[in-house]
Amino acid sequence: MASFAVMATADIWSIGLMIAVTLRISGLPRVWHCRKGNRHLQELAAHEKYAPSRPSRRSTPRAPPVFKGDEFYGLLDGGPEGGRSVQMERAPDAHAARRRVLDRAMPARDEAFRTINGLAGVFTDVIREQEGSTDTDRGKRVLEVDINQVASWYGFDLITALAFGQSLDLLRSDEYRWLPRCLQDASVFLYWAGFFRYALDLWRRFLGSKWPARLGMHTAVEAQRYADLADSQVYRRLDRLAREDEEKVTGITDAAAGTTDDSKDDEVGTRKKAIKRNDIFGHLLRANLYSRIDLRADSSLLIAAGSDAVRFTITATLFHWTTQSPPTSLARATAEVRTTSGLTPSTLTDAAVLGSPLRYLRACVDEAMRLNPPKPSSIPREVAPSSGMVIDGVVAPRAPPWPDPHFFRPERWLARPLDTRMVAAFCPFLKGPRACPGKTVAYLAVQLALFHLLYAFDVEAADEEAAEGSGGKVQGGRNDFAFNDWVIGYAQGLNIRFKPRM
Ligand code: HEM
Repeated sequence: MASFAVMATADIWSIGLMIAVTLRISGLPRVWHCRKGNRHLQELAAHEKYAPSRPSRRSTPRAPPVFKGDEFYGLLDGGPEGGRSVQMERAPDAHAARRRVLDRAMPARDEAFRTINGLAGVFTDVIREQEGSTDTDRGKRVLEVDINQVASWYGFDLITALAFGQSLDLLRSDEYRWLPRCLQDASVFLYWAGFFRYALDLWRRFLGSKWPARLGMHTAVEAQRYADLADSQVYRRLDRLAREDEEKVTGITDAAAGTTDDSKDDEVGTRKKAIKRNDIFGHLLRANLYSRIDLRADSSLLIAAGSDAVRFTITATLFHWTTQSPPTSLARATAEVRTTSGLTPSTLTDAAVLGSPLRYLRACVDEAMRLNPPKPSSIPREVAPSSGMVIDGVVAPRAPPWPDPHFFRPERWLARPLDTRMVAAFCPFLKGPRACPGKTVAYLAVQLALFHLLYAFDVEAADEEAAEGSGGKVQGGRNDFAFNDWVIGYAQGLNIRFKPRM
């Protein structure tokens, strides 16, 4: 009897061991967490569990078996025909060659400013038009808005205006309002399926077939739908190309400018003119350097890269402003926007937005991105021993190079001299040759949206739930912005109260 018990225990133990080894080798737990969108939290937990006491490489989570810049992204960018976007070019030379073309196609700073400033005005108008209640104390209108939603419309409008010269106009019309959710679902598919490294080709063929619909695999169906949208944008742009060459202007819908009749309103007329700019695909198509399927892959990349990270950063900044207690950062940013900068929506310029007049606003945006990187999916990593570690000849300290790392403190970015280690450790846009080419556009987009919002409205958290509910968690004075990671961060609705000032 005793020997039976020993044998049974040994069997259970060895089965457990086999399961553990299989899970470790297959990487299935990682895929599971990717599907759930909490892989970043698992890594943080592993970091907190192992790093302080065990300075060993063995104690670190296994590095993901995927080089993200390669075929991984093909599941989203490549489409069924297997196009290659710029970020899929693995060879440094091939990547650098495409980056040179893309960097030249990016809008000049002042052009980007004019387009985005027009859309930031529409963003504010759309919030102003929401149905609201009346504040019984002060008699002001109160508009309670899911900022995630409106900011995502803004994000898609601005990237499609810049990339194709014609915004999809989600702010004004509901025709394409399915797109943010579609991209989110497609990103879920990319993120978990992409970690089956050896099945990527198979997945791609699967996406090119009717099987996702037959099997009812919603995220894969949405990945197909997103690829179709990215294709259609390139074809629409091509259709307009010849006409535009004759007219020497790029097209723009009236609705994207905020009206169908610009004679009504001079300000809107100016906006409309401002949105008529040269666009990224106009440039890429004229350069005629790549195959259509590669251009379609770049279309998919640009729409995804340029929209949701902007939405996420606007939302994260508003979350920290409205949940900080007391809301000193919001008060200081509001004062800068309305008075100390000396700026108004009509005197704004690109230099002012990106320069010292709005330095506190910029510090808030950087602080929100430091705490909540919009593209958090980490590259392979190791946890440093307590003494730090040397990477490529540079000493990386184990402790974060700033005090109170978990707290929202925009002031840390204004201290002079600025701690160079802090600047070095801050890289929401990545660093090096694969760093984000849209960084300037991104800062313009986020800061302009926030400027217009603070100028037009008094802003506050909608209710306790904004802090404690799906939007995030407040713990001991420390505000955690809760989000899922599916390549880009996705937070669930965050309601903000806007009270129009005029
Ligand atoms: C707050 C906003 C943004 C953040 C935080 C951000 C961050 C990043 C990061 C971290 C990467 C590298 C991703 C990786 O290799 O896995 C990246 C790549 C990229 N981003 Fe952004 N981005 C933002 C906005 C934009 C905008 C507005 C555009 C377009 C106008 C854009 C275009 C791109 C492109 C094309 C790449 C691929 C570059 C390459 O592989 O060479 N991004 N971005």
